[in-house]
Amino acid sequence: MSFRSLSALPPVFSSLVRTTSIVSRIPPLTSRFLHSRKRAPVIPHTSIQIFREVPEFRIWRRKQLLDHRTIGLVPTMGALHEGHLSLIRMAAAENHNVVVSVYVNPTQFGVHEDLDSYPKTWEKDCEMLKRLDKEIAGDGGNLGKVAAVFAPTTDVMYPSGPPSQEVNGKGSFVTITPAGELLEGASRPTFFRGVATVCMKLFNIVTPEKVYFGQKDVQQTVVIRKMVKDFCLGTDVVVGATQREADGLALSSRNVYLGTRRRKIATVLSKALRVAEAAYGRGCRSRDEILGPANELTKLLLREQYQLEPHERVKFEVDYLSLADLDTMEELDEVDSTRGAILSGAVKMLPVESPQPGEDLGLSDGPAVRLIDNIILKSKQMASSI
Ligand SMILES: Nc1ncnc2c1ncn2[C@@H]1O[C@H](COP(=O)(O)OP(=O)(O)OP(=O)(O)O)[C@@H](O)[C@H]1O
Ligand SMILES: CC(C)(CO)[C@@H](O)C(=O)[O-]
Ligand code: BAL
Repeated sequence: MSFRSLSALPPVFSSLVRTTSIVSRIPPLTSRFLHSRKRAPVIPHTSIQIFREVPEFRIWRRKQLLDHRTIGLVPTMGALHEGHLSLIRMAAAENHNVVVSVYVNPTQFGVHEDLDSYPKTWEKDCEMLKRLDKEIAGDGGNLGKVAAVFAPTTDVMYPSGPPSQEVNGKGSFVTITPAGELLEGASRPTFFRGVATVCMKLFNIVTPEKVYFGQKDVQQTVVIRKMVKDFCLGTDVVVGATQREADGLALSSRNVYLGTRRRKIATVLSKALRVAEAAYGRGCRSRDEILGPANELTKLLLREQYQLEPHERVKFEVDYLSLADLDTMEELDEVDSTRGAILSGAVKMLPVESPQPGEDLGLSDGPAVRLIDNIILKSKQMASSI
């Protein structure tokens, strides 16, 4: 694709293309890349192209624009599971081309967090994308397909050099406050700075019409919506429902750290959120009435664990249970039922005591695992529109 083909378009059409806001967001291509004809590698036996560099991706992106093909971006850190696939399905239903980014972003990991051990399952991810693309093609209801994976290196994403993970680190960062300082941001002070920064980069590179995020990371969706609004980014943020295991545990790439013993108790958070939701359903509106039963349940479940022998039990710490505003994530004393609210929580599952010979401790010998989850308390209008 070259500028020649753009100028070869009929005048009305080409001026239409030129005035589209996305065109102005795609930087001009240099002649080196205009003349490059090399096609990106693909996931074997698929047409899903793999891009690792920005210029090659932009050539492909420009062609999609000129062909009037819309792009839906699903940002991920890989280690794909059904939660990711559900977002990709949504994106394929609403866009011609889905781009899945796979990048474990260092700046959202605190210095003592699990950047080095974060699960990396590239081959399996490619296999899952291949199967999903077949499924999408076989389902007549879809507009699009999985067209590309953008899997850059850190040199590509942070061209000025390795980024700082320190709280006071210098660098080109996007910060969204106060939303990014509360709850998850209070426990992980560099987390939302890293997320907003990498998402700003991904949005600038991919220039998607729509971006897809999971409800499981609800505060992330609040931060990203705010970033899109406040930086006047021309993309729509779509949020997909949380996918769960049969017992209610929210799917998460980090669940592989749990191992068998902790996995059984890991439902503590989803159970606590459900009892709080039930209180709201019974007409409770105050913070104490809604969060009280959830706090009681976590205490009861922990007491049960302490009655077991060290080699059987699981210890956990509740970081927070929150009742917060839908747009700002600020804590509420009372839910306005014409608005609804976000119930959310975080629980740290501690490494098991007295591991037994041959016990499945989980990936990397089962470090502490932070679980997060949430439920939206629906407003009367939301409830009646379902
Ligand atoms: N259970 C889920 N249901 C729906 N979306 C999900 C689920 N889990 C993750 N996502 C979404 O997938 C996207 C990519 O998330 P990510 O790659 O970090 O996976 P993750 O499972 O959240 O990993 P982690 O365990 O590191 O939090 C995010 O928008 C996230 O909200
Ligand atoms: C959005 C994201 C891919 C940014 O690295 C990450 O925070 C995630 O996977 O939720
Ligand atoms: N899904 C959120 C990514 C993280 O916890 O780093």
